[in-house]
Amino acid sequence: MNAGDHQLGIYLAGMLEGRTPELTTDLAALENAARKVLSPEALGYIVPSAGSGSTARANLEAFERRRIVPRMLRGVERQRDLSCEVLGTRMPAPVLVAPMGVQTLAHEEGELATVRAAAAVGVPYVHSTAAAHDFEQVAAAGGDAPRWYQLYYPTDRDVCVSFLRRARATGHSVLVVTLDTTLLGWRPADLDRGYLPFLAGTGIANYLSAPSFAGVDNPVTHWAGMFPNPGLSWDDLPFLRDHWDGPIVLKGIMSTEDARLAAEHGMDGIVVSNHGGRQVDGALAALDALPGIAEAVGDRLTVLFDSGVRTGADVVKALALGAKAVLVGRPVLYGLALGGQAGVEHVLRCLLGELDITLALSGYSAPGELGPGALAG
Ligand SMILES: Cc1cc2nc3c(=O)[nH]c(=O)nc-3n(C[C@H](O)[C@H](O)[C@H](O)COP(=O)(O)O)c2cc1C
Ligand SMILES: O=C(O)C(=O)c1ccccc1
Repeated sequence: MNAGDHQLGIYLAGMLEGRTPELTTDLAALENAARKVLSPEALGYIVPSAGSGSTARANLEAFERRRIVPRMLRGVERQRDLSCEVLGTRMPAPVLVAPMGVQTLAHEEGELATVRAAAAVGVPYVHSTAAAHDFEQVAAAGGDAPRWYQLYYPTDRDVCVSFLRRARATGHSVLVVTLDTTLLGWRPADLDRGYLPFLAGTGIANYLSAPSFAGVDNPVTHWAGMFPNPGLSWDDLPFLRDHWDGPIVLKGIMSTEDARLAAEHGMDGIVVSNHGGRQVDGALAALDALPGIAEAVGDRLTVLFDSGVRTGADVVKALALGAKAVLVGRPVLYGLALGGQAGVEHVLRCLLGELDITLALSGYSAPGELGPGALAG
């Protein structure tokens, strides 16, 4: 997308044409609209968080608490360029689609609709190990647009290597290793309903075509033997280096100590994230962890961020606190539920448009100009 595409007027005219009223441009309000169309199981899996939801609320509250200080008369460019390069990937703005599994819960086309929408806007798509469509299907739908791959490090090393090989062969350029979900968090909405998508066979598409799954009687039981991996340690990272020749990013870093360890282990990047509050209820807000981590390691590796990004202003705040780019999670699934591919495109275009306008009105021509001084306090 060119910056000119989201110049007010021109941009809004394009966006409003044919748009269903549920697809509001108030991105923070999308959740309520999506709640009305999601099935009870999908709603229970996607929207709530771990435990009492206190970390998920803290994520949003941390964004609410930080305030932008708009600056005037700074000669902001009329045609702004938000594009950037992150770990060798060009993107129209510092925004990626977060890895999310089981997207067919939100819409029958699931990941295929999302990757097509991401490709249409040019926003990188991160393919989840727990996707309902496999590497090959997602790559065929996404074409040449940028894609990264998110690994759930399985207990079975042959399966791990087969994932890395297929990810490379299907054009994924960066490996994102998720560390905070070696077990699923305590999620009352799912527990009370007795529902998990995997037990119904959804979200194991990548596994089904892996070698050790050939001929097994019960793939779900086989999956259950290799997904939980709480024994994972820093010593397991060199194995990934041996089998992946591109950048490696660790997702789920929440402490400066772990951020330093990531740098010492030669990682290329981290995602400061608490998994949208879906794992450790009671964990600190991801945005509150960000500035200390960026300060400690920002010059040694690429610091990315997710958890609680809902609006363009939120993107500004995360960038100001040291993130090079942000990943957006649930809002993408809300767009998917409300309008399939068009719904996801809507969400991404709105997010980029609102980011652009918020930046400009705050006195900045490009995301790289932001720093802690852009925020109050
Ligand atoms: C339904 C759903 C499925 C998810 N699946 C994965 C996954 O497979 N791998 C992963 O690393 N993170 C997964 N996540 C976490 C996201 O990547 C991201 O960290 C989180 O959604 C960010 O918070 P937000 O939803 O507040 O934007 C999932 C999140 C949701 C809502
Ligand atoms: O639900 C999640 O947050 C998640 O990360 C996940 C884990 C395993 C399979 C699918 C999604």
